[in-house]
Amino acid sequence: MLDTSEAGGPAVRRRWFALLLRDRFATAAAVVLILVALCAVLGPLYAGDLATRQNLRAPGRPPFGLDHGWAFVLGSDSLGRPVAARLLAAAGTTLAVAVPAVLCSLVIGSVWGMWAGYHGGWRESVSLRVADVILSFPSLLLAVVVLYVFSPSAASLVLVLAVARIPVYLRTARAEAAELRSRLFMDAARTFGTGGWAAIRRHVAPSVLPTLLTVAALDFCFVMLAESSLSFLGIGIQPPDVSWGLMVAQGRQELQSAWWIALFPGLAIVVTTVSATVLASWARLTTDPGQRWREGLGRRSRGLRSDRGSRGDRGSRGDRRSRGDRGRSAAGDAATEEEREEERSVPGSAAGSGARPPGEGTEADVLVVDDLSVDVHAPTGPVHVVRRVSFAVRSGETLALLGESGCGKSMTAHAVAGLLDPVAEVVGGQVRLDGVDLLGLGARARRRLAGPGLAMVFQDALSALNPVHTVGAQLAEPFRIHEGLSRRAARARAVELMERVGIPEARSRAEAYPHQFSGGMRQRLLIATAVALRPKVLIADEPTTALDVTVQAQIMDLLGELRAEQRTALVLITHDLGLAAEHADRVAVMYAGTVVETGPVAEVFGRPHHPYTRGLLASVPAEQHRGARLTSIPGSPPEPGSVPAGCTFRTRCPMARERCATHRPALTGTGAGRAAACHFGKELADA
Ligand SMILES: Nc1ncnc2c1ncn2[C@@H]1O[C@H](COP(=O)(O)OP(=O)(O)OP(=O)(O)O)[C@@H](O)[C@H]1O
Repeated sequence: MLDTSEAGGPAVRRRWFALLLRDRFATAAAVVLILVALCAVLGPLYAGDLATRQNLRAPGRPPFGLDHGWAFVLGSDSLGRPVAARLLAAAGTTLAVAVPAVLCSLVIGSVWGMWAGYHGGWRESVSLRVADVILSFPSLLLAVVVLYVFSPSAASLVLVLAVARIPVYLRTARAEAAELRSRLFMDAARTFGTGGWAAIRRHVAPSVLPTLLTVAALDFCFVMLAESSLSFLGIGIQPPDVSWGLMVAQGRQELQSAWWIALFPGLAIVVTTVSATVLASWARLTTDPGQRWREGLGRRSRGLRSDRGSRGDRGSRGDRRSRGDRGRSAAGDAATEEEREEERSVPGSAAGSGARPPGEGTEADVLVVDDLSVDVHAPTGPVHVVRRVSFAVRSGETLALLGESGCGKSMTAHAVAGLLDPVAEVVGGQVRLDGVDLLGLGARARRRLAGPGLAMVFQDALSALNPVHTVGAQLAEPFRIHEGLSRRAARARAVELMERVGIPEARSRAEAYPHQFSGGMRQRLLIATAVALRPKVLIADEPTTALDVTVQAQIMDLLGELRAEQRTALVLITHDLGLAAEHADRVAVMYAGTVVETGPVAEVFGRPHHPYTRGLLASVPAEQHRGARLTSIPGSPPEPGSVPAGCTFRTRCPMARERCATHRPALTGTGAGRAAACHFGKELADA
């Protein structure tokens, strides 16, 4: 599939043509298919009634004799009709059945399958059952029944064959779309409001269609053979019309005495099918973004390649990975020292650029999470992974959600952003964005709010960017969806955005693919997509974990600058206390799915009111620990399914008493703007 950015225009067609000429097999296949198409159109005119004229005085004339004119060069059949003339006449009939049948089943099956796979749930189940029902009938038997009921004609043949093949495309498209549904770049697109058909068209179709094209090429052969069987049974193409399949079927009976009658139409079917398959494989390989980089297809890739040629071929590294692998591999894998150097010199990213606002805004809270609870539906029953979590954040403020791995930070963020897995469900609480309860909104209203309302930056930027689209096309998507800009105008905004987040040579690099960027650059691109619509709230889920310290600082500074510029409320999810200390205004410390302490970062870190926060701080290497042994919290957080009764932290707590085993402490105020969920919170506050 051509990327939308490059579709159309004589220049693109010329590039495709040049690429085709480079591949000998693909060129030969294209020539064969063009010849077949010409035969199909001109053959019947040229052959005239030669194809049907019987000559019973000269039946079964052998091939390769030129004494009786060109029409008999491939011999004649048992009724004396010239095989060459019949082949030409049959090309039109064969393609008139096979091409529409394959196209109809391809279009209907693919669209249906992508829709079912993308949405999942009942749509997927019902679609699969329908496909099962169609597949459970042997397709030829189904065709025989239908064609006996309706009068046999080319049109009814097309209809029957198309219906019989729809499930093949439906199942293939569904499987691929269902796999894509869970990919991070789909979540990323949902966060700025891409949903329904737009998501299918932009994100699912480009990945799924190359596979479907290959299936279609193979199906071409099946359809031609099915047509021949039906014609042989007398319910397909009706004499005096003739198709290649019908010629094979008729010649089969005389294979011993007159082999040429079946052989030449058989060869025509094989050569046409093989050519279609070769061309489909070529198209598939050529449209793979990694392959396109190597081949130099794309407006700017040639320029990019020459710019970067001296640095070693990063493009070929991308080629070695499959499309899926590129989507899943770790974000930081591509950064070379040179790229990092490039990032260090990015304008506006110097450490300590002073962009962080004081976080003491007078505005009301823009995001309020109130008593939010999330369950995961396990085979053994619901498991509470987030329990009654509450926090709020104001415009221009940064709130850090802290805690060990598995304590529910990401689950909370996904619930807030409406990106929970199907196995998880919000079972209580509210999420209010500017007073609007997000959880009560329908899918359409929620999509309208996504992007300008609440956006998200993910940890793994490579997975969160779609590997089959150029970054320019991806950055343009929010503008096209929410502001209805034309492709050109949206592209211009995308380039501006890339410049804003410090991507050098933004105009040319907008035509590159995600795998052609370093980890730090990809994270910048992801941030650019998230802030494109100036969201009121930005959730950054461990945005720097996979990056080295220098790039980490640049990314945090960039987030700080954008937050200050756009007055965005930032929810920073991290387990890095240093990062929170440096960049957050307030913190909410989570343990076993619930908030155990919250307050201004300096106060909480200076004098924690919960033993868990204390334990976390004591386990971080710091100046005051020099020469002393670092302490760590004994044990590990409980699994969500086996949280102890009473205080969830008591099994690891040095202060645990009897009461902790029986009473679960609520989050209660322990000072100005502070709260802790500990029976001894006040004690710790006053100590
Ligand atoms: N799709 C899922 N199915 C079942 N359980 C899940 C799923 N996703 C998360 N969990 C469970 O929910 C709990 C909270 O997970 P979550 O990812 O929110 O933790 P986290 O604090 O963000 O951890 P990390 O810092 O490692 O990302 C964990 O116990 C995890 O095993």
